[in-house]
Amino acid sequence: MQIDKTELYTIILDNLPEGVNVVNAEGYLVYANKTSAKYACASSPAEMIGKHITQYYSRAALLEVISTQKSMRDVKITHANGRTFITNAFPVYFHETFFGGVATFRDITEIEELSNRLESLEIELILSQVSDIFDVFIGKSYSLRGVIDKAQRSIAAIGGPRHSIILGETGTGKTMLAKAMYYFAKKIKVIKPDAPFIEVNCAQFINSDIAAMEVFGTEKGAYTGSIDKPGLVELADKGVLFLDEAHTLVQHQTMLLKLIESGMSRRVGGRTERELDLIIIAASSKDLKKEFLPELYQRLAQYQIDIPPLRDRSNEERESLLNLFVSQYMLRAKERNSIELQVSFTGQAKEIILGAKYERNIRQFRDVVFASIDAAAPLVGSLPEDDKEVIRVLVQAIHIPMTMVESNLWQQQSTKVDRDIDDIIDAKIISLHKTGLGPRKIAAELQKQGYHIEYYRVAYKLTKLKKESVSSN
Ligand SMILES: Nc1ncnc2c1ncn2[C@@H]1O[C@H](COP(=O)(O)OP(=O)(O)OP(=O)(O)O)[C@@H](O)[C@H]1O
Repeated sequence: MQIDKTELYTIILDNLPEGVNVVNAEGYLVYANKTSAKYACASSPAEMIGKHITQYYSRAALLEVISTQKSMRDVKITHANGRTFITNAFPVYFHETFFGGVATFRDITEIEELSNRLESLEIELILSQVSDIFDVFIGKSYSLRGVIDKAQRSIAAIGGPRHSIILGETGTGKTMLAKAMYYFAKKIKVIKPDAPFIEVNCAQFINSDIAAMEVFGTEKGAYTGSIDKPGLVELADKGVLFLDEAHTLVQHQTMLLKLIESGMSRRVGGRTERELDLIIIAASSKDLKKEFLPELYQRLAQYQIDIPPLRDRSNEERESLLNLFVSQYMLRAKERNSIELQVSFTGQAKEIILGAKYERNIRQFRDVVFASIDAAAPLVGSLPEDDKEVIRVLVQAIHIPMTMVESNLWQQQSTKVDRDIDDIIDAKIISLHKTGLGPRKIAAELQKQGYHIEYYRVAYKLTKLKKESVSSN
């Protein structure tokens, strides 16, 4: 049988559990497999070909790859649609000429969800063990002073506890704060010791009708096959309802408003109303003033608590966070493997970790600290079993996973010479373009001057430079 190799490769690539994308040097898709189309909610790979990668993957690693021509390994990226992928991306050379990039990626949104749940349980464990609940917050007396003051006031108000909004970027500590408010409410006896804390990630529901049924419950006969089912609001009665990613509630804000205004709730399809007494804490990474109905926002805004991102916190606070996560790591090593670790950092490693940008804030900072110690520490099986010695671990710059600290660090790492040459080429491209030359002619002209740069890289640079000049105007 004659085998058509192209067809065979297409079948193989389409059946991979990972998504695969290939782009040219300008970021336009020249190939996408079926998994990628499924992840991107495209009707088929064919629909995607010829379109710019950002149309489907807002923060594609390939953009970085075609700009730096460097590989990226195991980068965690969350796109605008909220899905998170682990991505590997590499530059592609065709007949020794830079062509573009290829990326393979796997959807880890559900795994992330699970690990967030675990993290949530860990926070609970810590909070349930301390006597002064807010002491566990690094920054309690500095960047979070106002935050903690407002959180306490909302719970301890003389007229009774208030509902509130917590706003902040991902990983800034919204869940931790909501849980602390719940433990605080128990401590000052605003709620009973066995009061519930019900956490709902409003973004997890496939559509808003399902969200409404889960949050407000259903009554038998509401629709074919419906049953009597209490909503999460009922389960949170006499306790705290934590609505995470509350901006995704969209269509059911009136039901929430009614509950907040009158303390009454009605199940979907129900006729009777139930009186509920609960504290609602709505959290979001979006500005709820723009997302919520004005009446709903007004009701909650009296206690709007804004948590600052990590980049707005001082170096001292970052250092305290670093110490906290190092002690957590050492404690785990002791509890799990009975290993006594002593972790320290070289000056350079510390400088890089403290100075990097963390889009996912404290969570990412913690992950980077843990991964760096992982890379510097010996593996469990490599130590003699009866070793009772303290193991000293020195974290150096080489142990820091550069792909986890986002692109800013690679840029810092690229040599000054590289950057100077890039600047010279950019300037030359602009001046040649001003004389009316297109990408091919510019590339030929640069070749004559001793700078080898492919025409599609010139085209990409021109688009990038144009974009930069538009955004700076
Ligand atoms: N001030 C702080 N001090 C110590 N640890 C903190 C602080 N703020 C956050 N953390 C830790 O950072 C991690 C992320 O916090 P948390 O889950 O509360 O963030 P979040 O804003 O709810 O994130 P998301 O929006 O993604 O749900 C947790 O492990 C938490 O314990």
